[in-house]
Amino acid sequence: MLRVKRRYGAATSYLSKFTLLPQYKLKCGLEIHTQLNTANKLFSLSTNDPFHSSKSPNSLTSHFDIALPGTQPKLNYEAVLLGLKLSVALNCKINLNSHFDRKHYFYGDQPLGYQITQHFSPFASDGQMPLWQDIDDIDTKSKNINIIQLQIEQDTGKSLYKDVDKITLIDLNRSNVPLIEMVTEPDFSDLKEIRAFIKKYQNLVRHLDISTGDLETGAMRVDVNMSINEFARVELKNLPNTSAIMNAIKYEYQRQVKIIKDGGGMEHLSSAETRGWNGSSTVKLRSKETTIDYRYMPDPELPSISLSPDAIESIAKRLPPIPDEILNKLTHEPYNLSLKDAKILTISSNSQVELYTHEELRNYYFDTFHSYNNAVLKEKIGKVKPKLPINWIVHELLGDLNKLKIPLLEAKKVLTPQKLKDFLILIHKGDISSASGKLLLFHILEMIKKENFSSEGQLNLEKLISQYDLATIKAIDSNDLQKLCQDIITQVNDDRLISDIASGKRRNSLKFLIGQGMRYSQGRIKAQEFDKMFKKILNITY
Ligand SMILES: Nc1ncnc2c1ncn2[C@@H]1O[C@H](COP(=O)(O)OP(=O)(O)OP(=O)(O)O)[C@@H](O)[C@H]1O
Ligand SMILES: [Mg+2]
Ligand SMILES: [Mg+2]
Repeated sequence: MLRVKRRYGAATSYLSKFTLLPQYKLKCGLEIHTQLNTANKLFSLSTNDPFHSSKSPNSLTSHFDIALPGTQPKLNYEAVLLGLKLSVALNCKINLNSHFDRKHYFYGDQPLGYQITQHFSPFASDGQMPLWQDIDDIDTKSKNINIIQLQIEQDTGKSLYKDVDKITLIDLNRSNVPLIEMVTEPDFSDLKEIRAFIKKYQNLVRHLDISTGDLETGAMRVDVNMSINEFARVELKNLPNTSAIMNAIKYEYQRQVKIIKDGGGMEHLSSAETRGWNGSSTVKLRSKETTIDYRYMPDPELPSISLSPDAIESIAKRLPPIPDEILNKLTHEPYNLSLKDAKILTISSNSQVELYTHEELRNYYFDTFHSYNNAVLKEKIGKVKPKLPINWIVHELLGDLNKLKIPLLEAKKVLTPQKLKDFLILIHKGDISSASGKLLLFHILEMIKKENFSSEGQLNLEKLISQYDLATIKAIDSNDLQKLCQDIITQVNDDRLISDIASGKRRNSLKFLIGQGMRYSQGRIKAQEFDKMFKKILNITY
């Protein structure tokens, strides 16, 4: 165990110093397989739930999935619909007459003896995915990645190797689960572009709700094809997560550069090969000479997929705006969000978000923002503070929901955008301090969790503020404030510090005293009041 760890550590520290060398040009193309979240499998009526297998292997299988002789495939049109959504979002040309082909090979988890895929006439082709410097963090202003094609195909089953017993177990729950294989042109020349594309594609399939897009579970699988200076391409497979993908590319680049530098390019890099990743280096799986002849042939049992242009148009019309458009909207007038906050409302880093969808969160933000803006203008209470809604939603509310495990839609029944607007107006006017606001918001959510509040009408902000004595003290008695400040000075118990503050030697430490005041009054007395009072007591003239 220790040895494996050490080797891995050495490899990763070596990789972290990675740079691309200008005389060794990287060229890279991606093939990404994505499992579609249809209710049923691609060519049978079995339930499509490939992660069910941990509970009971081979329980989600029909006669066709296990390839009983005489069974025939029947296309599930839901997979076609999801494929269409993705193709339209990627700006592809959609093939009005695509069909299925058989790709023959023998493997235990492929009981038909062939995979049904689209080889000769794929579903969609010629798409694009633009990457932008500001949104996607690439080094050039923009970069367009061309998509060669999208094809619909079946997934295989899963093999479980039991070394000790020298047996292989087969689970066919995944067999015949619908996949989309998306193939890009070899347009990538930089690692940042590859990382950005994978993230963006993953987010797109989640956004369109066609797949969980998770790499860790295998719902999305990325194969990387790469070559240097026009030598043959090497295909990297079995890369389980983003760091494996990036590390495998770095390792493979350095391996190929060394071969070329040593003059071995013609000998070792003249024919394509497929390599895997063992956690610290790429390892050869097979070379082109040993590539199987797949004997592709059109599947005689499946009719072609015939689509009418109207169907495509109506899907295009119903497609939600793509994430780039949403980010653009959020970072411009009137919202003017930072890209970071806009991404929080748009992009899921993980599909396991159970408490809210990004669309729900965004709509909640939009409604609150407009409601707050209108109220400020209508009540004529100064200038709108445009960051107030986002700060409270993203930095406070989301944290509280996570802590208390309350779904946004539950919280929203009580804390409607209008109620949150009322709350923001109290903060806006200084009726409650931000510290009190935090306590109040958490308390409200706790009550929602305990089901003490179940509708908007039961939540009375004013009542809670007076019940818990949270209101900002606007007209504080000057004697009380003076006494509080004196007490703070006594408690600090550092004559030197106090005289340095008074003389101006340590001006910044005045803030420390004010901070103590804010703490004692829990933010209910404003900082300016303390500032004035300490200056008066200590005869400060600066
Ligand atoms: N010279 C090259 N350098 C790097 N990548 C390349 C080069 N030429 C082609 N590619 C990439 O290789 C990939 C080829 O994928 P494609 O699905 O067409 O074929 P395949 O890998 O032979 O088939 P399979 O689907 O069985 O793996 C594409 O992503 C393409 O961009
Ligand atoms: Mg391919
Ligand atoms: Mg390939």
